[in-house]
Amino acid sequence: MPGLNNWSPILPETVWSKVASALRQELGDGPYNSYVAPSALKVTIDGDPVLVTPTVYARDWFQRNALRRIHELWAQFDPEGRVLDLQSRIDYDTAERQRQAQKALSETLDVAKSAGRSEADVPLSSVKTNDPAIVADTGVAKPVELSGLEAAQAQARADLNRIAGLQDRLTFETFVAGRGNEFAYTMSRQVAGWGDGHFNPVFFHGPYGYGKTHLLNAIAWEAKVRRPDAKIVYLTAEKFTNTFVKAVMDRSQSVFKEEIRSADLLLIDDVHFIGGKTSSQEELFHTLTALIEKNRRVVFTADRPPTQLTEIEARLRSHLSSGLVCALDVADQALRIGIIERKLEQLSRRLGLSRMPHVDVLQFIADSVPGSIRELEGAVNTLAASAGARLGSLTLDEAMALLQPNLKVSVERRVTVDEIQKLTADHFSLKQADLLSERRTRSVARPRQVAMWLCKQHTTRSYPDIGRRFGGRDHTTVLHAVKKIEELLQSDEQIARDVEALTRKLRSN
Ligand SMILES: Nc1ncnc2c1ncn2[C@@H]1O[C@H](COP(=O)(O)OP(=O)(O)OP(=O)(O)O)[C@@H](O)[C@H]1O
Repeated sequence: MPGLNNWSPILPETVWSKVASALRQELGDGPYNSYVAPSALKVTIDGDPVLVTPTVYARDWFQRNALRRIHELWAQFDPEGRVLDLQSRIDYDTAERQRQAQKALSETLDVAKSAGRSEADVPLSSVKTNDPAIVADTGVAKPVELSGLEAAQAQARADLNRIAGLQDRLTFETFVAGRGNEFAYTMSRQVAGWGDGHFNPVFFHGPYGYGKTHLLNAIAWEAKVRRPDAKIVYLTAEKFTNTFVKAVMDRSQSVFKEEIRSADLLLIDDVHFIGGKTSSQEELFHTLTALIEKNRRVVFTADRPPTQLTEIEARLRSHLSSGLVCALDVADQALRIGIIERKLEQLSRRLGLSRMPHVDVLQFIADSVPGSIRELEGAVNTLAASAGARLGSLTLDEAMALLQPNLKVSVERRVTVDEIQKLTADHFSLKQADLLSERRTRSVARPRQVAMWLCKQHTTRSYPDIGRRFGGRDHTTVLHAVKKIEELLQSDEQIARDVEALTRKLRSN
């Protein structure tokens, strides 16, 4: 009989892989590829297993179609008797960040306690600056009543907000990470956690409206919660320049220098603004070298990488690039939908609604609102303001009608992939399931290619997205299909007639 020493727990991941392969058998490849494969098993910081779905829609699908069976299989394969939770990625990320923040704060409070201070003595903030608009200084201990994480966070936020003009809502909890900003997000968390200062300064760059200011604010909030006694300075490059120029005129440069150079963490937003301003650049250069020498953390944002900031003097440019340069890219479709989902969840909660708008509405906003996340947020706010309590039950047509006047491009009736598949299958006397199946005979493969081509023409879906909706196929298959049909349209009269007939039906629907 094995002794206790030989006992090793079965990992939740191992249990999940057994559950997943049983599900594949039971559900078949279509639902498995659409819902099970894109979901992931995660283990929370507290050790609890959670099945995380990429979207709220997928979570709802599990709840309706497979959750009971998953729980049965899980109980069968997990001798540890753990309970599997189900969450959408957004919910999971938010909850996990809160758990991590809570843990970090309790560690901070433990350190304070073991140093002989009570929770109520942990200093949160006090100001000693000549320009309170720019500096958050926590040098002098100011006892506050602290009744746990929320009180500490609220107090820290109130202090920083009053002093430094940070925005309350721009935190890690409200930031949605995904392709395009994942690395910037991870680095921001690392800076905010006062982790290894190997990369210093950190320089984030990217197009307007894709979350640079949001990340900088989030770093300030979290860094403050984790080290309440640290001096955090947050300012825009414009503020830096204006305050510096004013200090020169008032002959108070020494105060300005002292305030900025005594920061533990300096965050400067939109540093490109300093281009062409020689004396401010000189001052920033000396500030940066002084802080780096003392191993203080510095973070910048700009609309371009340092090498392209040609209006900034070469010496400063080179120092800006000397740590870590990290790009924020435009958001892909999945991230846009994630952000819309998060925003709608917040608004629905605020409006006291019990349900979210249908996934088609989310998809429509993501597809039809051009521009950055700022524009996307504007559209979601407009929709919520116009729909009010009806927000959760809006149909696609109602959402279109409400948003249409604000969209730059007029919104045509939206054709869906599902609709194209049904029409095409019908036209070729097939079933929709045939188009999603593995069958490769010409009589099925050609109509499938036609349907893929129609999707590319009449929807805004990407190649990978279309592939996923055709039984989880790869984007190269869709690419090939689109090329093939384009060739055949020139050479095969029958295909040309089929495509024309289908296009007419789609338009008249
Ligand atoms: N990943 C994200 N998750 C949630 N909200 C986001 C995300 N990215 C951007 N936003 C929101 O979009 C809006 C614009 O973002 P932000 O101001 O941070 O952009 P920026 O890159 O600093 O642009 P600019 O250079 O114009 O100031 C903000 O309201 C922000 O909260």
